[in-house]
Amino acid sequence: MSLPVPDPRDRLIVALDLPSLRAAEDIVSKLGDTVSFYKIGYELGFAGGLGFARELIGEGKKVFIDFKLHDIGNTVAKGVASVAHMGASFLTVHAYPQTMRAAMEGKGASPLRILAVTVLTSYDEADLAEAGYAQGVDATVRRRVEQAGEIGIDGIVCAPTDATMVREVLGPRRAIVTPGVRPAGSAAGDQKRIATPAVAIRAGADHLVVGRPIVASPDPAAAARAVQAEIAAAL
Ligand SMILES: O=c1ccn([C@@H]2O[C@H](COP(=O)(O)O)[C@@H](O)[C@H]2O)c(=O)[nH]1
Repeated sequence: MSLPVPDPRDRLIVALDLPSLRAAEDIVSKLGDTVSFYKIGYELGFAGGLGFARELIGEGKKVFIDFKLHDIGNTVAKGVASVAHMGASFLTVHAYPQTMRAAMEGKGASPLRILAVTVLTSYDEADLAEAGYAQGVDATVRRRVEQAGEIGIDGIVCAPTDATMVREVLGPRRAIVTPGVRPAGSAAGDQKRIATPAVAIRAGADHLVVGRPIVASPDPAAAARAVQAEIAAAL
């Protein structure tokens, strides 16, 4: 059985990495019906963004809570249960076996999908070595995806440059979500393992997370439509 094909508009997830509710409301209003799926991470989340997430869900938008949970199992399971009650669609945890098991237990029968973050897209080989990992990026991602698959995780967050390998290891039934997406000509910023929207989709990504190239654009709706058009052409 394969993963249900996402609605084309749901393939683009806009990262609301913004400092205030006012800034987030402004971008969401500029994006209007163009964007159906938003990601809320540390910056907005710690500036009142969880209430805003509930509002977005109430207005029919999908919400991805990107807090990359990692703690003792009991704390992870109870935190995940709270996010499940909010009605969020996706939640990230780090891809450590104990954490992934606790998250899958905590979501219970809710439709919340737990995504395991493999190796952050801002990390290259040197960053991983500096953090004390003996294996390189490819081997670490592969091992984490194998373990996530054994645990029955709902999906994986990985770099678009890892997506082909992740799809091979994970099979067709679980979601692949890729940040580190950069339309041609846009600044990489702190991202190190990046690809264009077309490359990410052709590599097997189901959803692309795009933040700064859209929210820092002078015309966020036009930037979002351009990414959506590139996704549609690559499918
Ligand atoms: O490996 C990861 C996991 C999460 N992210 C998040 O995605 C967005 C990317 O934003 P850009 O502005 O498009 O770079 C951001 O919220 C990260 O926290 C990631 O980049 N890499």
